Amino acid sequence: MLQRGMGVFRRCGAHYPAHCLKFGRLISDRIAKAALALVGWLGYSGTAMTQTLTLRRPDDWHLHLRDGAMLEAVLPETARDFARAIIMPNLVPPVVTSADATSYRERILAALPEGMDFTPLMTLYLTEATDPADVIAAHASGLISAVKLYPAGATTNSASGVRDFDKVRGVLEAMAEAGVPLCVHGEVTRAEIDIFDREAVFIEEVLDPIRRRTPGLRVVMEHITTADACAYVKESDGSLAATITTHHLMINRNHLLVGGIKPHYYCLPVAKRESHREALAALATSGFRYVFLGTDSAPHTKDTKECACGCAGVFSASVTMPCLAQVFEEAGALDRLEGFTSLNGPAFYRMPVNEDTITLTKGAALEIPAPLPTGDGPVVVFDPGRPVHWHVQRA
Ligand SMILES: NC(=O)N[C@@H](CC(=O)O)C(=O)O
Ligand SMILES: [Zn+2]
Ligand SMILES: [Zn+2]
Repeated sequence: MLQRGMGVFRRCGAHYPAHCLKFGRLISDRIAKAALALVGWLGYSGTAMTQTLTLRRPDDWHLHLRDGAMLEAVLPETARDFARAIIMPNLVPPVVTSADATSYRERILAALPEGMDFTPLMTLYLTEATDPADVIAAHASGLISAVKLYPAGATTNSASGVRDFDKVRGVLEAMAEAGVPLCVHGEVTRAEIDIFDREAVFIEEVLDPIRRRTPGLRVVMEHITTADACAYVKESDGSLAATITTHHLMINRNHLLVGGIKPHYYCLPVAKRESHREALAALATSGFRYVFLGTDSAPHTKDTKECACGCAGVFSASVTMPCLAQVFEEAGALDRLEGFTSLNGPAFYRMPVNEDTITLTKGAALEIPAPLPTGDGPVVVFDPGRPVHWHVQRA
């Protein structure tokens, strides 16, 4: 077992190949160590070469679990790999008060299959009528971990969101003082703003002014999709972070639109051009500590995606860890995957890291699971459309 950074890289066999050890003795200690670290990536199991990667168990800092039959079906897909997740409050009706969050949390825990270990981190949906005292008390008691800001009309189930940002000023000031993180769906909704520009315009017109006006407010820019957002978060003084989804690291708008429209790649914010995807991948794999995984895994039934006015949302929970290992491997940054999935998020949310681990194994191409059956209808699982060679090792 070799340690590298906080990650643990394991090989399968009991011994390193003899020629590598001999080589190691011939050169300086430091080079020998580096050589062995490299060998650690490649273990031998019989004649078949396998590569394994053990990480602290990851968390998902942006997840939609829905409710009822859908919740029951999708929850195990996340709980299998992830220890905790920030649970989005955009139910119909939304999770607005601490009483709503308490009962939603109970429904999630009741839906968790026995033997699965998973902690839902609850959020409140910010409205123009949100009571600051309720938010602060809910955070102080540990019931909620963040408050979610949806500009009204920006995305799925956002009709109760904020229209007039001045009306939430008092809540944001109270949150800044108490250190309650604000998760933001960062898109303007004005009809004249092109959908591909909505995130960049939001940063300039809404987010930056709010942050300047509310010093100390801790903000997570959710599911960023542009080089503009990458550049903005890179300036973080510690009060700003960003999440990136699995799918935005793997697809661009050509994947969505060229050769026929692919409804299962449609989400909001919509995927942008390739140069933006490259900026996201560069940031995610860079080791930058204010960026972490938020899958935005958002289940919609197949029929509500494959229709004349399809819903926005990509369901990626079942395949996220293999997909991310593929992306990080291609970037030569497997040693930074753990920071992105398991360390940076807890650091920003001021929570302990998970003590248990998961192991990923490299092998044959991953078979994308068949649509997940739910009581509401099947949900299609994200398929990046290219081979993913990683698998989560199941006990
Ligand atoms: N991302 C999406 O396209 N959809 C999300 C809402 C959201 O996170 O914006 C959903 O709830 O379906
Ligand atoms: Zn969103
Ligand atoms: Zn979302």
